[in-house]
Amino acid sequence: MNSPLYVAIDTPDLQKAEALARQVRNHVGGLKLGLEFFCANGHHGVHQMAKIGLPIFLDLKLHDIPNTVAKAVQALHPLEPAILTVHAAGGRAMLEDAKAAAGSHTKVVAVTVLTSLDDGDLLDIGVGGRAMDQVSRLADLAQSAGLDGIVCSGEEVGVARAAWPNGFFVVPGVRPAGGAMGDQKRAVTPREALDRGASILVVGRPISLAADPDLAARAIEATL
Ligand SMILES: O=c1ccn([C@@H]2O[C@H](COP(=O)(O)O)[C@@H](O)[C@H]2O)c(=O)[nH]1
Repeated sequence: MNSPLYVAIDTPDLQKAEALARQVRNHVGGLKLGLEFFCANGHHGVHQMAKIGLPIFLDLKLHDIPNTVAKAVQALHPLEPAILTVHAAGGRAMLEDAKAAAGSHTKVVAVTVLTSLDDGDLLDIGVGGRAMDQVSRLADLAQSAGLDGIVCSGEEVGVARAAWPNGFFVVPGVRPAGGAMGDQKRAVTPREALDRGASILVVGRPISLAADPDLAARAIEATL
């Protein structure tokens, strides 16, 4: 069975990215490439990482008017990502157009509430209520817009999974017990996230900053 553990390769340095991916390749199920990698290395970088042989999760969190997002998704076709993110806050038309523009091999998932935000941060941007309520609202929107799933924290994934049994749930910001939170505010352990209904887990710094990234990935995998 493929591992649900995806490693976040958060570096603009292609050689470092390749080295990290090769170190952990036997203990992760996929490679998540985000904005800092893509802005620095573009399509060439993604093609290079794809040669390692693991599914590519392109975490670009697209968020713009529907026409612009649809054109951006089309421009990504040659990369054939297994998973691509857009922001649910872009609205129904943007979500529908993003899904329609994606190739059939690509799961389009909507970021609901970033795991670096808590209820107070949401209030600052004009969203009253709890992160849980906002995730549920945006998960409903993503489902009805025809997306494949959502990105949310491990705190909400159980409720979201119950409302969308066939959805694909990406849970980032997970931390091994006692692990440093960094900028993450809504984190659970990898095991808890899976038990609550995560489809895949995204782990970055607990692996990439470890003295031995492969050992760190193996230790997390052993808890799953
Ligand atoms: O809500 C979100 C959406 C995406 N991410 C991304 O996941 C990784 C997490 O990295 P860590 O080092 O394990 O904190 C990172 O690439 C984020 O861009 C997220 O954290 N939260």
